[in-house]
Amino acid sequence: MTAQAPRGRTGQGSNHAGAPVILSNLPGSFAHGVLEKRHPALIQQVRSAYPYSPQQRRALDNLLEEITDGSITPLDTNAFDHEAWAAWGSDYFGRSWLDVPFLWAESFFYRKLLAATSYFETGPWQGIDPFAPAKRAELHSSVVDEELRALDALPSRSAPEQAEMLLQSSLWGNRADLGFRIENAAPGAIATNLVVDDSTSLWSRLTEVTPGTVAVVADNSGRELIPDLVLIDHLLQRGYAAAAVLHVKPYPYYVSDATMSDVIDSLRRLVHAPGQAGEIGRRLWDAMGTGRLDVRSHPFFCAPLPYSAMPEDLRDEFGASSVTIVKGDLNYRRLVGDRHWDATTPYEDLTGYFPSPVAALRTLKSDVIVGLSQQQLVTLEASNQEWRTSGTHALVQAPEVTR
Ligand SMILES: O=P(O)(O)OC[C@@]1(O)O[C@H](CO)[C@@H](O)[C@@H]1O
Repeated sequence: MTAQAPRGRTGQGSNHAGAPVILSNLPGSFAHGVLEKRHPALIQQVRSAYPYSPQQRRALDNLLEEITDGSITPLDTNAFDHEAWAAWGSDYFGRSWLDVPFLWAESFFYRKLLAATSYFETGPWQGIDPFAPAKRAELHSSVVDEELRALDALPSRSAPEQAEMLLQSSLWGNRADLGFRIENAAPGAIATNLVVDDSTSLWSRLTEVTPGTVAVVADNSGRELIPDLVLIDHLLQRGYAAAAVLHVKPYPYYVSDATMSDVIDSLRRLVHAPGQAGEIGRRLWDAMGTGRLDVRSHPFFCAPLPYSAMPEDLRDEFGASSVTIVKGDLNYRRLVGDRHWDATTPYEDLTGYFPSPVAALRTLKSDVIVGLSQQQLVTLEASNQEWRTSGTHALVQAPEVTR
């Protein structure tokens, strides 16, 4: 297996010029906190998740030392993607983790964590997801039992109500992010704060043309992926989509990001559930068997680059879909560019390069935000809440449909 760096070493297309790239070297900033607190805590969590060998433990300790006191070192030259990372990181090796783009530093951290746990090495640990114990515990929790049972109420609702409920649950499912919960152990009250709600535009898109292929770029597994799958079932069942493609990560990433094996685990969870959940699970299982639901995982989904730098083959795939729904915070950062944008920059201005109409469903968990009105921004800034990063606020952004 080899990996090549997509064009553009730092991947910043022309649409992404103009605002400063987010770095992590500002004490007190969200990005600084992720590198200073979240990453070391994650290493400890992974270290205690498995009976790793002395060599793996040493590698994890070395990584901890590197991210706290050292400078960035490249991957081993025998790593399958060494060349791609050598190109993406050529300006960054030897520097402090805090001084390079936040998106790059986070992505490389997760890649190095996999290297330390021998994830790609031929041998007994190959393919063992370091985050699987946490993902499994969540998937088999009683909270998920309750969420699955709640689906039994669906048939008593009208079709438009069902559509709206399922969209909302896919959106708020994004709060269930295991990396985020490392620092926010007790997520506060369920929030209802939608800072932008373009769901009408999204539904218009989905109904305006003959049903095509809807692409969903997944984010977290478990409590986010299940509502995503339920939404996909609804789109297929109700004729909003003739087919669906679910894009997942090719390997474990950002703690709970969904991989193919997480899709299978979630589907099995649905299939074995009673009531509506079981029916939905069996329909999705069949849809995979007939190709109406296709799951794909392009290497670009783990690249430290914005979507404006996507390679040609992925561009063609998205270009073939009637609508692409992009889930979560990290995907949002990559969609609009991980920069200190003026929050009133129009969403369409930054996403016009995308090869299909693209909708973002995201709870706000990092500094990036665009598409707000000036008035809204003033109100939010005056609210004294950490509205950009605490996951209490959310958005549905989609390009306006002009007839
Ligand atoms: O993409 P997701 O799962 O919604 O969120 C990912 C996240 O927890 O990780 C990043 C910081 O590590 C932030 O962008 C965000 O808070």
